[in-house]
Amino acid sequence: MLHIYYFNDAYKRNWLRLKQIFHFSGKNDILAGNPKLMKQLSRSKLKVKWSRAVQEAECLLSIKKNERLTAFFDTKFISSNHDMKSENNIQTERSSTHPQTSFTPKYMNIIPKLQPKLELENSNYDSATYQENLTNITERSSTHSQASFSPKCKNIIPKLKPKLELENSYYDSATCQENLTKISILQKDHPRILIPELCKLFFTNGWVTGTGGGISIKYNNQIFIAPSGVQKERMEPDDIFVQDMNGADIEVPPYEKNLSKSQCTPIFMCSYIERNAGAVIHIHSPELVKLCLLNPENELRISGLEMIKGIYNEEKGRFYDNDEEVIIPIIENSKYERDLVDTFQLALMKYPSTSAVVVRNHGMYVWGSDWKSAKTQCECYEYVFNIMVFKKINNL
Ligand SMILES: CSC[C@@H](O)[C@@H](O)C(=O)COP(=O)(O)O
Ligand SMILES: [Zn+2]
Repeated sequence: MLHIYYFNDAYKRNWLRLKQIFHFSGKNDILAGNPKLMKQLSRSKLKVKWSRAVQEAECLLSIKKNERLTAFFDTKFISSNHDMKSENNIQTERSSTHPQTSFTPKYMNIIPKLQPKLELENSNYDSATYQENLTNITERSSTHSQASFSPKCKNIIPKLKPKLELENSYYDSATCQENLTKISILQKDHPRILIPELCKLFFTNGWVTGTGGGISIKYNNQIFIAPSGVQKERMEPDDIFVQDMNGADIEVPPYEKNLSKSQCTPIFMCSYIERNAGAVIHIHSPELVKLCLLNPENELRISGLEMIKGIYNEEKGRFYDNDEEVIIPIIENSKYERDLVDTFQLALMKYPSTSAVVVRNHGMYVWGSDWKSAKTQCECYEYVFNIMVFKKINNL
């Protein structure tokens, strides 16, 4: 089925349905059935777009439906190395404080990349479908502005394609809604669902307030990373960046969301590479900052607490016993997150048992074999830090 739409404003938000052609059999047939069409497409840019769309439709007509879907998803959504957006145009809340220079060579390739421009020219949604999807996509999206939300589920659906059996047209709003429902039911452990959910939880713990902190999860050998400088408790599934282990982008958020990858990416990658982590969490725990003030040493030593049993000894490959001592390295803070990489790496070498590195007056990076392990350990660390602060201030 081919739909023909016109848009009547510069931002392409108000679509006017001109005609639906259910049996597309080539450009000439459309022109014969719509003699005024070319005249109506008066603006030359529009004509070029129309010709491109019809050309693509003719091309798609020659291949089978399933192959067509595969081809579409492979070419449209697995975006990498598209046009790069000017760094100066990226306007996250703190972008101006994150120049991307001087970096440890080993991790050079994992400096957060600027968001590639996605090709949004031939979106085939009309305003009704658009509105419907907007309402249906998630509960959270209801407060999100339309302008920054398009093109809806496009970036999520491709990843879920094998499970969701996207046999029907992806343009169809009912199908779209159905798929999104399936995402939440079948894929609740998918990083696109998990990262926003966990960040919401971490926000309530006071760990990711003021846009600080973040999380990254490895899934099917792909690295999912939260965006930078955003309200971490309000993230949406399509806000997440996906890259490979070499730092090459696999999927990025919709262009108009104007997001950039977390500045913590180099540290996340260091944990994946050096410690074979399955997930890494960065928290700005006030309790930990207090403890750093009370403890000027370059390591934290914890013993005599039951919750130690939830902390993993990476060297021994097992959890600590409650009669053992846990030693966590403290590294000094730096102006930019990426400048922590060298000292972070040294700490990993010096402390082979540790599953966390504390950054003084800043927070902590904790990793685990998967997100559950990283989260559990964060909770155990936070618990013991709280007790240690109590002990220190009461001279116990
Ligand atoms: C409150 S700003 C904190 C940031 O500079 C940084 O420390 C941080 O934790 C989050 O970085 P982000 O790029 O938002 O993922
Ligand atoms: Zn931080």
